[in-house]
Amino acid sequence: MRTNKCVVSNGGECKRRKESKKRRRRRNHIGGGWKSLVLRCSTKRFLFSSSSAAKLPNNNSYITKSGSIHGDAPTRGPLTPLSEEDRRKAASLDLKINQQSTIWLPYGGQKFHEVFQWKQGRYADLPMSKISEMMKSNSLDNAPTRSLLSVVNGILDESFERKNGEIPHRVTCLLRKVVQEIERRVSTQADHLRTQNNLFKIREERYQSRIRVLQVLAAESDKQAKPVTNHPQQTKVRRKKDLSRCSAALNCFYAILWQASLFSCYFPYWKMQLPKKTGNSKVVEKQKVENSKVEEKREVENSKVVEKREVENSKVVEKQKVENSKVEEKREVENSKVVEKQIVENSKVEEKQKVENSKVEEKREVENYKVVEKQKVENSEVVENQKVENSNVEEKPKVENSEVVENQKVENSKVEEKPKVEEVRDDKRELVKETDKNINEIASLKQELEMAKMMHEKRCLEMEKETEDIKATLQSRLKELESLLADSNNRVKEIEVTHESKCQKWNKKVNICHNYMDSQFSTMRELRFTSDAIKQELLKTQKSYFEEFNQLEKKFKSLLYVEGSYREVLAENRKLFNDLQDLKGNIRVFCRIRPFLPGQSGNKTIVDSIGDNGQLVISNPSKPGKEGNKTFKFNKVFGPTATQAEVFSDIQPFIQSVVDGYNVCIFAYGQTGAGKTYTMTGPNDATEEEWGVNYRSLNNLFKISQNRKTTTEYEIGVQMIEIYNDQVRDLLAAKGSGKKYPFIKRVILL
Ligand SMILES: Nc1ncnc2c1ncn2[C@@H]1O[C@H](COP(=O)(O)OP(=O)(O)OP(=O)(O)O)[C@@H](O)[C@H]1O
Repeated sequence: MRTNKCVVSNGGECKRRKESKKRRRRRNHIGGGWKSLVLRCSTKRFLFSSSSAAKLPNNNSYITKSGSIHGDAPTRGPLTPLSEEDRRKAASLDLKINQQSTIWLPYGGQKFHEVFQWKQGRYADLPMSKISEMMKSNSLDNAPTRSLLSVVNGILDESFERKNGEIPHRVTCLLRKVVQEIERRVSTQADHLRTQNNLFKIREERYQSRIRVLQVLAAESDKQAKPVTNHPQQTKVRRKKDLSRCSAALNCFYAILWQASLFSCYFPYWKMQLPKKTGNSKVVEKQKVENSKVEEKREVENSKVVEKREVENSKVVEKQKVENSKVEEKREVENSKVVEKQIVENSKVEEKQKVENSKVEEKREVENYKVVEKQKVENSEVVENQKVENSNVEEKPKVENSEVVENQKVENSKVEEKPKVEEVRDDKRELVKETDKNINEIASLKQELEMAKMMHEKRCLEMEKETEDIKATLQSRLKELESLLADSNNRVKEIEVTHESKCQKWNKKVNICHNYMDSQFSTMRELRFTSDAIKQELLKTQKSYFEEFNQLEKKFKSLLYVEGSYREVLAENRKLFNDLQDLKGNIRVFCRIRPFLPGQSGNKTIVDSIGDNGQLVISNPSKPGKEGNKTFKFNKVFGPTATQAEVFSDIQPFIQSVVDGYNVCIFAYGQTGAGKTYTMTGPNDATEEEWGVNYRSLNNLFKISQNRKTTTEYEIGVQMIEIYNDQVRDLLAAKGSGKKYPFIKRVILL
């Protein structure tokens, strides 16, 4: 019988292809496909494994989902139960499926991505099981696109290579399925690309707006960073203001960075959105739709968050501006107040100083006046004293009386003037004290003034230093911000460039895909035409197959009837045969004459004649008379030239009787070297022709039991015993007990 199993390998391809072509022709034109399958079923060729194959009862053929029957054995993967649909399909084809027999589907637990792995050999030579497995929706969903494209290319290359362009139907189906899957994937990819493009544009616009805001903020901060006054409070306020602006700018920048991070996060997410390989295409599409919804939702949320942030940022900026303007106004008011206060204080100090100075001057004048007065008084006293003394000297005698009078007068005047001088002296002392006090106060005031001046100068220097530091930090901040702005600008440009290049690439890819799809569609159309033609042919073949099947059913029924009658005849025959054996006699004795052995050729034989009726005449010339000639009667006598087959031909009927239930014993008897072993077993290293009775009997037993296998089951055993010197021994027994009779019954089943 012909084996239909295709082994995919490089060697012997042409031969196989020719064979497959022949097979196809036979199947298509003669309707021999079913015949050959039937033959395969009968010869136990096993099934082609298929995605859904039902095992037929009493043979090992399988029905696929499409209804065709295959005869190759499943080679790998666990089997899964057949669905109700498959059973119905099989039933519609009038094929009986045994409900109790196990029905399985192959490849239940195989990894799907392995199905589309790179293969060697041709697609036309692929078994149906492999193709149907590839056509499974799960396998197609899970297969990488590259594998699908390689499958399509492989099939098309093969079809081009073939001169007549003939492609098997199953390969056409596979191609159609694979192309449909590719088409679906390309369309989903195109949709994704479109949505991604739109998202890119939206994000880019947002990003641009953020940059504009950042630039405006940076410009404002630049303006604010201009030289400040030396006033400590003003610098403090300005510093605060600058810092708040910087923080606002930074906040805004962080917001943009956050946006940028969202943008950068978007790429992996987008990558994740590429079609996933899940179990079911519907589930995949559903998931895609859900993913796109989630993405859109996220987009909306993101845009909302961004807008909210924008609003918040703008609010913060405005608030900051308002606060800054308020602070500025406040600061100006405070400055004016401080200036006024200082002016007032200065004027006060000046007035105070003027008052003090005038006081000091007055005091000094008073003191001077007092000193001058004192000197005058002293001088007048001295002059008067001198005058008095002179007058006294001149007018001493004269005016001794008058002296007394005058002395009295002077004394009186002195007494009168004394309290006045004392008063002046007291005033003088007070004035001196006051001047001293004033001088001390002036000195302390001067010192305080100098100290205040010193402090003021020191403070001014410190403030200048602080302002310079703040200026430096602000400038560094500004530079940082500028560098960040430049970086962000560069990044934006880079992103723009990459985005453009990606867009171009995707557009190219989309164009390529469209072109490829167009070419595939044209080939698909051709393939559809051919597949339609093949379908028509298949329908014709199916019709003829049904007709043939009906005829075969009729023939089969008639054969069943014939078989029944044949069995009856056979039983009768057997009965007659065994009756004949009985009539021939239950015990039969055959005589076999051994030929001379090598080296005995010179000896003379005593066999005189061998009769056809089993008569053997022996003549011994050494014995006289009747003693010299003796006649023996046997059932049959085999001469020295008789072969082993001839001897067994007379024993064979007993073997058939054994199978029919009769007990038979065959044994050889004779003197040593007579040829018992030769007859029963055969010589050492015997060929099939030299086999003895034992071998031939067993062989015959097996053949008969095999022929009757369908009706009767036989159990064949063997026991070997030896009778030697009146002792029966079991030749198959091991050394020790049980070897001699009565031994334990030992039968070896064959
Ligand atoms: N029909 C025959 N044709 C050719 N050679 C034979 C034939 N019969 C016996 N011989 C040969 O004769 C020799 C003796 O035969 P065999 O051993 O069978 O005798 P035997 O009766 O079994 O002897 P024993 O009783 O001693 O075992 C063997 O060499 C065997 O090959």
